[in-house]
Amino acid sequence: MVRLHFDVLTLFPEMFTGFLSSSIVKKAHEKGIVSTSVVDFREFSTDKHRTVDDTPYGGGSGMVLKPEPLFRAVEHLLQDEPERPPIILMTPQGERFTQKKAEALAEHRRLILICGHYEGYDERIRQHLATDEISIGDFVLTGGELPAMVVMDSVIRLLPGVLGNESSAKDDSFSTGLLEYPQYTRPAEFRGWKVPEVLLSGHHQNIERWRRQEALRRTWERRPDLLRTARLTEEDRAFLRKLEEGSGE
Ligand SMILES: C[S@@+](CC[C@H](N)C(=O)[O-])C[C@H]1O[C@@H](n2cnc3c(N)ncnc32)[C@H](O)[C@@H]1O
Repeated sequence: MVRLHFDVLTLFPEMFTGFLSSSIVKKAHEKGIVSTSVVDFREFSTDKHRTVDDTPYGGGSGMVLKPEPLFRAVEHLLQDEPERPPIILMTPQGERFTQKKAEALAEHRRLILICGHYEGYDERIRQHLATDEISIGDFVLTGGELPAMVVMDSVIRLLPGVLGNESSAKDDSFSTGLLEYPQYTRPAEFRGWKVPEVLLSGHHQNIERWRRQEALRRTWERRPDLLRTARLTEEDRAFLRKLEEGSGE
């Protein structure tokens, strides 16, 4: 049985073709873990010109997405669904998307993603149709398609069976509350730059300690804000104190 189904409501379904037919996302669909319906909500407009937007009441520039097509599209999708899944509006005004939110969304069986375009949405869509609003960052894009793909990609890779190695999502940046430790691969020396000795030692305990400390160091240097909420051991705290004192080299 499919573990998670996405319904993506968009006016530009072709934007999803490359995304859904490449790499890990494609494999997740092939394995039957994920399924996706990309729905052109223009199909649900109520007039013969298939209008989906209109000028804003009160004047001003740009076009606003009308409520009817989106309400009708969602109601059509949910006609046989006993429980209402999250109906997520992609908008720069939404809650900032994080790994934590991706983990929460990955618990659901179905997600509906609404991609806006033009100047924005009629406010009644926000108030009476959407259950969640997500922003992928403090910048404005032309449409919600890329944000929807960002959300889908980050959620899909968390589903059991999607990544070959179950542990590879576990160590990712943010999953542990810290940024990930530095990674190296062959060759052991490249243009005179050597891979840290400990990684070649085969000593698993030392490697684990080194990785933990480098993750702490990297987070301390780049995103100290994350340390406030990360799960830290006494040993971690002692290492961070050393960094503060300038002796964590
Ligand atoms: C040009 S934007 C509209 C911005 C709108 N006038 C505002 O200030 O909130 C068009 C659409 O792109 C999407 N979008 C743009 N930036 C986004 C972001 N940072 N996160 C999520 N969606 C975004 C939304 O679906 C939005 O409705």
